[in-house]
Amino acid sequence: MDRITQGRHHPADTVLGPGDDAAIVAAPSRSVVATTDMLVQGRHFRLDWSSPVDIGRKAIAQNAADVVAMGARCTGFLVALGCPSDTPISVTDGLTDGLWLEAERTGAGIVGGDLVQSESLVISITALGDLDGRPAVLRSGAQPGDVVAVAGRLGRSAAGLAVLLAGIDGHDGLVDAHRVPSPDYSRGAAAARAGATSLTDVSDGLLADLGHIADASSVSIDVVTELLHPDDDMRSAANELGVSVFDWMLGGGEDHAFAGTFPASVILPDGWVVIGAVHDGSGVTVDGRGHDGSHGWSSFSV
Ligand SMILES: Nc1ncnc2c1ncn2[C@@H]1O[C@H](COP(=O)(O)OP(=O)(O)O)[C@@H](O)[C@H]1O
Ligand SMILES: Cc1ncc(C[n+]2csc(CCOP(=O)(O)OP(=O)(O)O)c2C)c(N)n1
Ligand SMILES: [Mg+2]
Ligand SMILES: [Mg+2]
Ligand SMILES: [Mg+2]
Repeated sequence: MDRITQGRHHPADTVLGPGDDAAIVAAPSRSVVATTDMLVQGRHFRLDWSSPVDIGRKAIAQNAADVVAMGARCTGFLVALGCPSDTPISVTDGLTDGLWLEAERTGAGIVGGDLVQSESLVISITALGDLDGRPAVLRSGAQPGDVVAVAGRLGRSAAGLAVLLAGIDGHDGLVDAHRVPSPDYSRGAAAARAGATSLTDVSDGLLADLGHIADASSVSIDVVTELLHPDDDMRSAANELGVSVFDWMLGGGEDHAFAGTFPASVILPDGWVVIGAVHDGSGVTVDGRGHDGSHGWSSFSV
């Protein structure tokens, strides 16, 4: 346990870190943003595909993105770890380093957790955040006439996963994007300050996650494929595997890019790019039509 808790620098929101019965985390806004997400070996990661550092980073990124998708910043993380009894120390050390590395990118610390013996590796994180006095940006605020915009790259994680599953060589950048998402954690608060009407992170797939906004806001959302710009390395991997690059961009999860809606009059903050529009109606369309391909990952379908 000492290996997990000792020798780390605790940022300002950590009023009391690990060691007592519970931690104390600052809540300057007097309301706390809270979310939890779990990574399960075999389901969310494989140790032959990802290093322990990668897995630790991904676990934090996935949770931090949900805090940021409320327009908040992260203030602390709680980490519950299940490990087989024969897990090498190098694996738990790597996980801990990865967790801390990504936590530091968010500006928050790991304030506590739990460690149990289990049959496979399971990492469950609870992330806390603060809105710094602003209202949260919910999924329910999109208005007909708004633009739809994203911050971050789409489809690269799904492309990397497809490369790993197919066992083909090369495409290291895509495989890296699958191993460790790289959300820019400043984008959510910037969107909130600019007047975003709704916000989410892309965890399951762009169309699925925009679908949550469309449902919650009682609007329809149209994505314009001409406004999505696939990278050359995604195009070449798609050609090699005989699939459409847009399947990854529209239905691929785990990039943890941010997607949101803004009034058409707003000058978008840095990093945000228009990809579509909000209309009256319901559901999500692509270039004005229903999309036959996958809209995103579904937790219980495979
Ligand atoms: N077991 C659960 N108990 C209570 N709420 C849950 C549970 N699982 C998911 N939720 C809630 O459902 C919503 C959607 O969850 P999820 O699809 O996991 O979101 P995300 O993709 O942003 O992580 C969240 O508000 C989450 O808190
Ligand atoms: C070994 C392996 N197989 C498949 C995937 C693909 N995958 C697993 S979970 C997921 C999407 C998000 O998962 P979920 O548990 O729904 O997370 P949340 O939406 O709660 O963030 C995807 C695309 C993977 N990452 N690793
Ligand atoms: Mg979740
Ligand atoms: Mg989310
Ligand atoms: Mg999900």
